[in-house]
Amino acid sequence: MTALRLADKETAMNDKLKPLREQIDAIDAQILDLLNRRAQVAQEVGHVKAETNAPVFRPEREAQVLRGVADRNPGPMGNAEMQTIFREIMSACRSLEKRVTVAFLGPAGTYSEQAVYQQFGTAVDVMACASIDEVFRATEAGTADFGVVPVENSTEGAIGRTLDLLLNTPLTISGEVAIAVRHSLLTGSGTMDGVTAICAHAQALAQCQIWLNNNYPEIERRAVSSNAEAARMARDDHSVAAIAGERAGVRYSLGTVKANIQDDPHNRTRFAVIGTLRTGPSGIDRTSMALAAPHKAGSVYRLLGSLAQNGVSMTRFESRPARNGNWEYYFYVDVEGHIENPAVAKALEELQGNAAFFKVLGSYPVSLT
Ligand SMILES: O=C(O)C(=O)C[C@]1(C(=O)O)C=C[C@@H](O)C=C1
Repeated sequence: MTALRLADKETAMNDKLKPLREQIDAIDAQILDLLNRRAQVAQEVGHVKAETNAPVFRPEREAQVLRGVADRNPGPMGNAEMQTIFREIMSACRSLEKRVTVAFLGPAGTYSEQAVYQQFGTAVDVMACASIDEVFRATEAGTADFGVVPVENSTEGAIGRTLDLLLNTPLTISGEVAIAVRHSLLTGSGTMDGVTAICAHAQALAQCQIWLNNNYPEIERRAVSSNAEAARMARDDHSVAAIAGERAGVRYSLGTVKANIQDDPHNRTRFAVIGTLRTGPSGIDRTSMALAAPHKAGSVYRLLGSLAQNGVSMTRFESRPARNGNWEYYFYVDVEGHIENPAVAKALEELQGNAAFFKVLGSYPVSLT
């Protein structure tokens, strides 16, 4: 009797589902058709660009498309989900024009890899490099079209090696991408049974310090070369737990003991996309520069005065020792606006006149996230 009633209920449900699924099938057919029409137009764009050898990847255009999607989105689908879908659509269309190769700080499964996909979508060829230096080298040599390198973390501060290398590279910053850093405690079994060491990159251990002190104060913490390496170790050795992103957990088939264990819930890392491409204005842009002040009283004040006088807002100011033993510093400054914006151009020209060293690192669209 009960079984019968259940079967009746299922039939009734299927009767209701059938027309709805037919609607979905019809919409999918339209989406399929529209996507291929879009792809054909992108192919035409590719041919036009090929005539003049113009760059295929246009971060300013992609940023405008994605911002437009969020602006026009009536819902119920959320803006972030809609942007993820459109990023993939553009990635697939772009790969019909030309597939780009992107170098990043490996191994696979790191936040750097996540940043690559967040910026370029998944229709790209990725090249995992062993160090930040190697990402620069591969991009400078043209082995990769672009490189993605970490610039700063919201809790741990600047990534010094990236700042040092930006100073001398012929490459520019063509784009930026910010990602939320969410650390999970991962093991082969999904439990802490038999675990004698918690492994992660030193920065991740630092970012989860309070949580670890509160929950596993007695377990040894061991710094390793990357979180992805820790995840690989946890897969091969069940006495090891790893702190890494969920992406690494999936890659190495690990179970989650606890997700989101970072002490700062707003922990974010900003990455720079480096390449030879000078990105055009997108409407909401940032310009990064490196400079040194002459050894004179008030020189930093004068330098920054050029920004204020031209109404240009500074969003970041970072100093780094020049490493010549003279207590001299390089300053890394980010301002709102593109270098083609007249106020920004004027401010930078004045600034350059007052600086002992000056280099524009790049103008690029502000990260969507
Ligand atoms: O508008 C272009 O230049 C295109 O190549 C098209 C397109 C897109 O699919 O919308 C693809 C790649 C570019 O990075 C930007 C946008």
